[in-house]
Amino acid sequence: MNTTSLKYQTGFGNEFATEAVPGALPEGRNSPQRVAHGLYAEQLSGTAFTAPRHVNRRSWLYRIRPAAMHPPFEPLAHATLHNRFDEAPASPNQLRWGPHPMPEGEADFVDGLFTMAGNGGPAAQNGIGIHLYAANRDMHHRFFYDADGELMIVPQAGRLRIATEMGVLEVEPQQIAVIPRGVRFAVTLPDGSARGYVCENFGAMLRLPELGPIGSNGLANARDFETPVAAYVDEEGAFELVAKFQGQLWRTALGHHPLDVVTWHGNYAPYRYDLRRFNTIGSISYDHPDPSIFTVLTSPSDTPGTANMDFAIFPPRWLVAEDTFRPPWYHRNVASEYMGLVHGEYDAKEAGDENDGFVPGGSSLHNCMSGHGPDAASFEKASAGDTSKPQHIVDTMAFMFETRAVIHPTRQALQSPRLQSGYYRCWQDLKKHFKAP
Ligand SMILES: O=C(O)Cc1cc(O)ccc1O
Ligand SMILES: [Fe+2]
Repeated sequence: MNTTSLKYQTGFGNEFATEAVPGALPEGRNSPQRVAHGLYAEQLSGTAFTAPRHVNRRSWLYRIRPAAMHPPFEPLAHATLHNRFDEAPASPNQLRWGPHPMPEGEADFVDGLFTMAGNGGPAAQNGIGIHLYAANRDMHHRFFYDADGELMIVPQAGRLRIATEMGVLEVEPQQIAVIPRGVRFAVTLPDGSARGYVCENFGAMLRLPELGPIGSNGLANARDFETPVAAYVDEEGAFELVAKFQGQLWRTALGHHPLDVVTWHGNYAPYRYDLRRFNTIGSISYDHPDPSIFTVLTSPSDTPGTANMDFAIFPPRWLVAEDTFRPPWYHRNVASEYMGLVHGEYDAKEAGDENDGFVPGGSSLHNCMSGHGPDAASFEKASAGDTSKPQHIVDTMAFMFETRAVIHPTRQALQSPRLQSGYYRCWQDLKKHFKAP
């Protein structure tokens, strides 16, 4: 597999077609009696066969051996990755954590997953799992797939090279990768170590939000999404395949390399997106719009307009609204908000330090109806600023996983030494400004 210069196809949910061997892709049919070069045809569906056409996703893979060829899976223990979101009562408290540490021993991408919070689950096919990863070892002869949900990977430090059945993609901090449910992959670390966030989406596949009156362009533009071209490995040897299935890990051994897809076509495939390409839209008159204006991707629920999960970002941008309190307003939200910081500082919170601040690699959780907003220092600064002048917010990339259901922190997240027990204090110095007339 030549991965020195990776090639991508552009577009979101396109009918892609790609061949690592020219002429290998069947023409005019999916399942000819004999596929060229002795390949096996295999369909991988990501939506129900009968899902409406505009949301129907599936791909056809032409591979050296079908995915069915493996001995039985056996349970594989994992100390910190799970989908048990009922371990501890979810509290109405505002929660914040310092950055996740790099592993103490050796850990690859799968070993280094640590579940922070979540809701719903794979059985119900709704909700999300929120995990952190920290890795310092390549996945060597080891592959992973998640039958429970698609994986949105948000790197915070270090690049990831993700070799998948459908080709190889590379992401760095400020980019994201999405690996569809079921797609097998291995992660290697070009920088030797890496850390970041993972949203495991049990619900409907992520899609671009509707644009409504914004029109036909803006926010994340479809052409900026990149899907790898076909790449395969034809190798026999000892390989391990790890599956995540109904919240548990399972392992099996393979005598062949599982990334053996020579050519594929279809609209169910991994992709990456550079968050710096986001076309940020905001107020050019007054007031701070709802953060839905920052939605990159959304997983809809069965209720129109009420997402299972929205992925929103807070990228560099100009603030120009006049006579306006420009940072996020104080609010209580029916939805629940898990935030992370990829880079820089977030404009509603003083940076502080890892014990008492919102810093890159850290997380915060403001659940349904829990009051939050700018800390006291940010409030005083923004209330005093000159709003006749534009303000350039630079060097920042925060994000939010916003869900309709309450986000339950796991026991290990609540017991973590990174939990900042004094977080609530950031609002305690808000002064009483009211003067009775
Ligand atoms: O809580 C937060 O910082 C996220 C957020 C940002 C914003 O601009 C408006 C609402 C909101 O929840
Ligand atoms: Fe919020």
